[in-house]
Order: sequence, then C-alpha cells, then structure tokens
Amino acid sequence: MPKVLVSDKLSPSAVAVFKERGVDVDVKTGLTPEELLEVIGAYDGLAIRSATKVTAQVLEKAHRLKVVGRAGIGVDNVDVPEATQRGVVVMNTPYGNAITTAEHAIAMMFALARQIPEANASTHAGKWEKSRFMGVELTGKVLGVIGCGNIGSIVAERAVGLRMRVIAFDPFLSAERAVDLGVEKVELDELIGRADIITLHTPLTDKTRGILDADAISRMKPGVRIVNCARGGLVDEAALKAALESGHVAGAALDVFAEEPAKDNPLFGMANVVCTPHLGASTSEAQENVAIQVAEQISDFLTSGAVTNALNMPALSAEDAPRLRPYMKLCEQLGSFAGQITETSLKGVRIEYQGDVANLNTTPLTAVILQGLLSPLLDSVNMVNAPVIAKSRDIEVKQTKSESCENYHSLIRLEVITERQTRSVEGSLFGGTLPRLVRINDIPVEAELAPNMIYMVNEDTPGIIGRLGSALAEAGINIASFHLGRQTVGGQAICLVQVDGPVSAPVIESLNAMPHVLMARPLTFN
Ligand SMILES: NC(=O)C1=CN([C@@H]2O[C@H](COP(=O)(O)OP(=O)(O)OC[C@H]3O[C@@H](n4cnc5c(N)ncnc54)[C@H](O)[C@@H]3O)[C@@H](O)[C@H]2O)C=CC1
Ligand SMILES: O=C(O)C(=O)COP(=O)(O)O
Repeated sequence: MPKVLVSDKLSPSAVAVFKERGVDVDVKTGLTPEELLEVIGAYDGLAIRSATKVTAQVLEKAHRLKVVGRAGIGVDNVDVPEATQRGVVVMNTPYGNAITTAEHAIAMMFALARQIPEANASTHAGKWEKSRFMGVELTGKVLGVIGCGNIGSIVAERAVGLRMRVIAFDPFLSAERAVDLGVEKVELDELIGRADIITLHTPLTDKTRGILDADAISRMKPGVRIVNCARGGLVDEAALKAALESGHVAGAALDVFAEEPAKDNPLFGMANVVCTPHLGASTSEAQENVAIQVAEQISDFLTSGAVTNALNMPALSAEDAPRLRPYMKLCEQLGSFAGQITETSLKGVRIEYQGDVANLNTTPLTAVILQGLLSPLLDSVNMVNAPVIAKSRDIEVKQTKSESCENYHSLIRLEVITERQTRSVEGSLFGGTLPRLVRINDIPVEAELAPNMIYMVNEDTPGIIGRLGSALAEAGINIASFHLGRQTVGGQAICLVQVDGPVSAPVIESLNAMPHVLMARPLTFN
C-alpha cells in the first residue's frame, strides 16, 4: 500500500480521503528540516501547504517519493526543477483557495482604506478617537492589479463591482479576457504611475521577485496604497518601509513576508501597515477544498497513475488512464527494446502514432517511450524526468500522428537515431490489450516481450538456428518461444528468443562468435 506523509496542517478530510482510496497516511506537522530529512525516505507521497520546504536536500533523501501535492497554489517552497530531475511529480490545487484569497485581498484593501485594525484597537481601548481615523473612499479609485490570473481576476471582478476603475498588468492577459473582466490592460509602468491602490497576484519567480522595488515605488503616485496577498518577495520590504516613512506610500496591507514565519519584520509596528500571518487561504471552505483535492490527486496518482494539476508532467485524466494503460506498457517496451540495443549516443527520436492511438492523449505515451529508451542508459529515469533529460542531452524528439494505419487498429513506430545508425521498432496491441512487436528495422516479426530474451541479427543462411539452440542447450538455458523474421531470402534476419532465465555474458559472447551472427544481445523487460 502506498504511504503518504502529511507534513503541514491540512483539514482532517484529507486523511479520510487517503484511507478511503487505499493509501496509508501519517500526519506529522511541525517537523524541523532535520526531522523531515530523517523520515522522508519512508514515503511515496508528501502532502504540504506553505510551511514545509521541499528542498533539493529533502528530495535527495526521498528515495521512494513519487509525488508532492501542494494543498494550495504557490509552489515556491518546492524545488520543482530538482523534483523533475528526480522524477517526482509536483501537483497543486489551482482553484480551491482562489476565491478565499481574493476575498482576503479585498478585505485588506478595505482595512487599509478605513484603518480598521487601528480603529478597532483604539475603540477596544476605550479611546473613541472618531476624528483620528479619516479614511478614503474606494469608489472611483484606480486599482492596479499586477498578475491577473485566477486570483487577480476575481479581485478585479469584485473591485469592478465596488465601482473601482481597474487596470491590470499581466503578460498573459488577453485583450478579450480583459474586456470580459471589465479591466483596462496596461503595461507595468503605466499601472505603477496611475494606480491609487496596487494589489499583487503573481507567483514568486525570478522574474517577479522585487517587482515592486525602490525604483518602482518611487514612480508610484504619492499617497498610493499597496496590498500584497501573493508572496513576500514581490515587494522590497526595506524600500517599502522607507516610502512609508517618507509618506510617499500612504499604507500597505501585507499577508505575506519575505521571510516566514515572520516574527521580526522591519515593517512591524508601523502605523499605516496592516498585517496578517499568511491567512489568504485560511477559510474553512478553502481548506476543505484544497485538502480533499490534494488527497484525491495524490491517491489517484499513486494507485492508478492518473495525473491531475501536475506542474512538471503532462495531465493524464482518470478517464484516460485506463485507456492509455495497455499502450503505456507497449510504449515502455518499445522504448526499452530500442534503449537496450543502442550503443552510441542518441541524437534523435521519432515517434509515429497511427490508427486509433492517434486519437488519444499521446503526450504521456511519448514520455513513457523516452523513459523506456533512456532507462537502460541512465539511472533513475521515469516519465516525469525522461522528457527533461532528453532535452538536456540535446536528443531531438519528434512525434507525428496519423489516423490511417495499414493492417492494425493502432501502430506505434519508434525510430532511434544514433551517431552511427537509425533503428526502428514497431508495435501494436493484439486483442486491444496485449503488446506485441511487429517490426524491427522494417523486418516483420510477431513477438511478445518477456522478462528474459535474446535478440540476434544474422545473415539468413541454413544452420544458424540449430547452432543457437545447441549453444543455449549446452548452457542449460531453456527456450520458451522463438520468433524469426527476415528482410529477403539470404538477406538480414532477426531472431527474438524468449528464455526461462537470465543469460550470462559468456553465453552471449559465444553467440556473437558464431559464424554469420552480426550481433546478439540479452534483453530484459519488466
Ligand atoms: N496569501 C495566500 O494565502 C495565497 C497566496 N497565493 C499566491 O497567489 C499567487 C497567484 O495565484 P493564482 O492567481 O491562482 O495564480 P495564476 O497562475 O492563476 O495567476 C498568476 C498570474 O500571474 C501572471 N504573471 C506571471 N508573471 C508575471 C509578471 N512578471 N507580471 C505580471 N503578471 C505575471 C500570470 O500570467 C498569471 O496570469 C500564487 O502564485 C501564490 O503565490 C495563492 C493562494 C493563497
Ligand atoms: O496556496 C497558496 O499559494 C498559499 O499561499 C496558501 O498558503 P497556506 O496553504 O495557507 O500555507
């Protein structure tokens, strides 16, 4: 049974989902980084929020880990490139807390405009300072939304409803979507110069880090207010503090901080700064959504291979997974066959999907072919990292699809180009589920791939099969099945032999030494 660690505070519904779906689960929140390193090796899955840092060090110790599921949106606490290299799927729940976070941003904007937190504290203290708390009206003000994705769009819609004028900067916001949302799409500089209030809703990336730095802040309208419910690193906190002190920025509402948990931040204690401790996603509704979703996604992946909301792997729906499963096996075998007979460095891979299979989602199939192909050549390759490894090694991968197919319902052709030659292997599913090789280097065969096999290429002359049979008999190797094919009479012939156990190197050497044998290789398949 797969085993998952929940290392951040998730709704108990997550545990219930894991159990229902046949996944063993441990809940250990508040682990130190050292404690996490000690225990992570025992788990196939890890469910987190923003507190757990999934660093390269953690991933190095996570020998069994196949999936990290983020119950929430931002994955800046996960080393995604390292996870990909190690073949670990990283998934999030992109919508479950979006409304809640957008509502928090709107709440922060009001809190800032009417100084609600300070007025609240003063009133509780019995001061009745009615004349101290003069606010600003939001109606008619220009709201600048930086990052108009899921959350930014909801904030924009709500703000339009409040009769604000909304301008947005987002390189991926289309003109049509902007019209639908009722926002004006502008460049960053224009937004910075025009907005009365700026709200941030981008992920934290190398491009967005410090997007509001001292220079950007200096170009804002005097009296601007800033709301940040996205990530702390987006705003330069020292520059913000200086601008608040000079009065250039009238106020800031911050849910997120450069360093979290934030216990000692330079902005703490300032009169015009409203702070919450990363509460954007903290409503019971959102937490229920993301916990259930992440548990379902992790369980489905570990038990059926279905991939939802992965950030480093093509999607594979629960509906597609069973349809693709027999093809996955075939693809892995085709890739593995080609990988095991490849000796020189790979330059390119061409994959042709013909017939019915061309109508399916072939991206996961290509990933599995690459996994099969690279596994005999490299350690720790799987579907997640195989495409990245191929790219990093300059192996060109091309895939084509054609709905027509001669003789079969579906055919998958894999062509592997190395420095020395181009080899091809083709396979199909017999009876819709049984993987079979049907051509090797354009020579027809019909072979099922078994755990132990010998692949031989020879000149088509009499006596070869007899000598092969004798050599295997002398070595005590029993033949289970035999598959032959040839180009032309007397031309190149191939032979795939299924044997009952592993074949030792001396036996293979003896086969390679036989007259008319061009090459003999042991092959193994899962
Ligand atoms: N405070 C909290 O508790 C929460 C914070 N968040 C944060 O909010 C962020 C946004 O979440 P979603 O809207 O769901 O993500 P999203 O991916 O739907 O939207 C992000 C948008 O930012 C845009 N973007 C990327 N780079 C940009 C740049 N350089 N300039 C302007 N726009 C850029 C993208 O095009 C995208 O439209 C998350 O990445 C997360 O860090 C999310 C949930 C809760
Ligand atoms: O979903 C996100 O990106 C968030 O920032 C929410 O963080 P949390 O799960 O509350 O620690």
